[in-house]
Amino acid sequence: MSASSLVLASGNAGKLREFSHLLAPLGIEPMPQGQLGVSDAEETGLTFVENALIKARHAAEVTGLPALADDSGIEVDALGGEPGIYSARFAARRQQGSGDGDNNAALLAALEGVPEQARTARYWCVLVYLRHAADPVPIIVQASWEGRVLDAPQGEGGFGYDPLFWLPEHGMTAAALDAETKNRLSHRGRAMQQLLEALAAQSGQA
Ligand SMILES: O=P(O)(O)OP(=O)(O)OP(=O)(O)OC[C@H]1O[C@@H](n2cnc3c(O)ncnc32)[C@H](O)[C@@H]1O
Ligand SMILES: [Mg+2]
Repeated sequence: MSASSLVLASGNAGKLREFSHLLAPLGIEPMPQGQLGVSDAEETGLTFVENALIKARHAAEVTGLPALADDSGIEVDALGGEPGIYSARFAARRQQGSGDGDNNAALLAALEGVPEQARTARYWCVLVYLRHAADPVPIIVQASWEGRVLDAPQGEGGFGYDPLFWLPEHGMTAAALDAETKNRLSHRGRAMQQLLEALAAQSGQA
């Protein structure tokens, strides 16, 4: 991954903030796709992997640059794994609005009456790195982060479902963690660690 030329295939401001912190120590300043005129790709896949590949390939195609994409979401056991790959579209698919606030409200409504012990959930993050749009050997890594869905939002940090994502061993939500701690523990932070190791191993082979 070179310091100057990497397009980040995401339009999510929360993800972009986390990626810029995760990559800063390496001297990499990824360019958000929006700044390069790349529109959001249509996420037609049925898995995080497929959607991350679609997003990375689209950004690489439009810009001609290496691309990094993240497809992520929350899997809630009491909902049979939903919203999963549809996490960003959870409220919209139920005609309950759009955006983080509406998604959180829709998740709370879907879990109404479900007791604390049964509200187990995990975040998933799949990262795809493509050297170019036709790269036949994408680097694909994934990580998860276990928690529980709280019954009311708590905390001001993070983004998305973080105000509802309770971490029993920390006694707070992901939105109450400081940014550095979230990056160290999170699905995204640990997937990024794996990606960097894979890239280092690859450059050792070259
Ligand atoms: O596709 P891009 O442009 O990257 O942006 P997006 O927000 O649509 O991203 P996804 O399609 O990957 O959907 C991810 C969903 O899961 C949520 N999510 C993912 N990681 C999260 C995290 O670390 N904290 C809170 N919510 C998260 C996020 O809010 C979205 O609703
Ligand atoms: Mg998306």
